[in-house]
Amino acid sequence: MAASISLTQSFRLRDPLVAAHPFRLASPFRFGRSFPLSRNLSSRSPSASMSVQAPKKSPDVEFLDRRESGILHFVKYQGLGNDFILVDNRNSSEPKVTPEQAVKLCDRNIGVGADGVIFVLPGVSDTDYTMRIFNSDGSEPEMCGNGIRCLARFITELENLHGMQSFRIHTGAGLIVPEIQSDGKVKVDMGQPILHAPDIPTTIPANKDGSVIKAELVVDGISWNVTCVSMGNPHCVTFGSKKCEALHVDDIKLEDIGPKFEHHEMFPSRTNTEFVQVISRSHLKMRVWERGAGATLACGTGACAVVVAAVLEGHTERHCIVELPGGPLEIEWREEDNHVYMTGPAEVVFYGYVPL
Ligand SMILES: N[C@H](CCC[C@H](N)C(=O)O)C(=O)O
Repeated sequence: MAASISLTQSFRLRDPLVAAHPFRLASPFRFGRSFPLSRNLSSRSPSASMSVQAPKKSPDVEFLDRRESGILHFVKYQGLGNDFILVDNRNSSEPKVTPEQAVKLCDRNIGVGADGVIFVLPGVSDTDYTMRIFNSDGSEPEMCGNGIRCLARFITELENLHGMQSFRIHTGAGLIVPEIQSDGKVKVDMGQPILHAPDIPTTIPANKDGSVIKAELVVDGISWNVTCVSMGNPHCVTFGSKKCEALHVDDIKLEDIGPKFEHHEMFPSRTNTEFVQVISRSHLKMRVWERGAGATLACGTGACAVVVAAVLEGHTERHCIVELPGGPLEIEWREEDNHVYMTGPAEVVFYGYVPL
């Protein structure tokens, strides 16, 4: 005879426990509560009796107040698929989230899911704001190109600003100035590239002027040609190996080769690595394995480093379109001021709150 249990108690759909912890699975069964059970049991084994107790009543605190303490409000943004959790941290110079919490928040199964967490903090000296970022592995990089475009758009929301705006942002890479364009894209003065090997940093043997341009780097037994550039954060750019001078980036197995570059002994602070294919003298195609984040759909500082490396190796002019899996970035390494300019989108994905 089939065992059947029917419960006579209807359940609240919105359980405060679930609302405060949206990642906790909603279960219709509130164990710990006693219910009259009408059951028509014939079981092939002694029937299991289900005893449920009433849930502990939470203290008489306003539901919203209970929710607010320990809850992080955020806005999810993305720039060409490089996605970030943005946090309004204007009221404190200490990030609201620890690196360990950032790892959980960035997890795409048990968290919000992102390549990093970005904070808008108060400015210092003559800057409007400060940007700090934790990668999805919890490490803190100096700078993030796609991230600062998202940060600029986030600031316009926070401050209810409209139309063209520019901000002076203090970052680990120094002063960075993003400018909201009339079409909504963001143009960023990314500052000057750093080519001096010890400042990248890399221990790859350098040229007389201290730069590392089309130098040999052996990774996993293969001899690669690499050019190293810092945009505040380290980048190792390769257009090919001794065996294959011209890469077809769609053939690169990033998960295999990426970590071997990232953790190579010649990069004391690890490195971001860009694999580049030259399409024309103004069009590059790129794949990236990011330090502390792995394969991403786009890397803004990486695209800047790639154009600098391409000019230094003689592949392109100074103004290029860099094609990434997430879409194109416009990059110019301007001769007049030696600054690199990056232009691209930044979009809101959703608004949310999450228990910390
Ligand atoms: N993972 C990078 C930081 C983020 C860079 C990238 N997302 C960008 O858009 O520049 C690093 O550790 O240097």
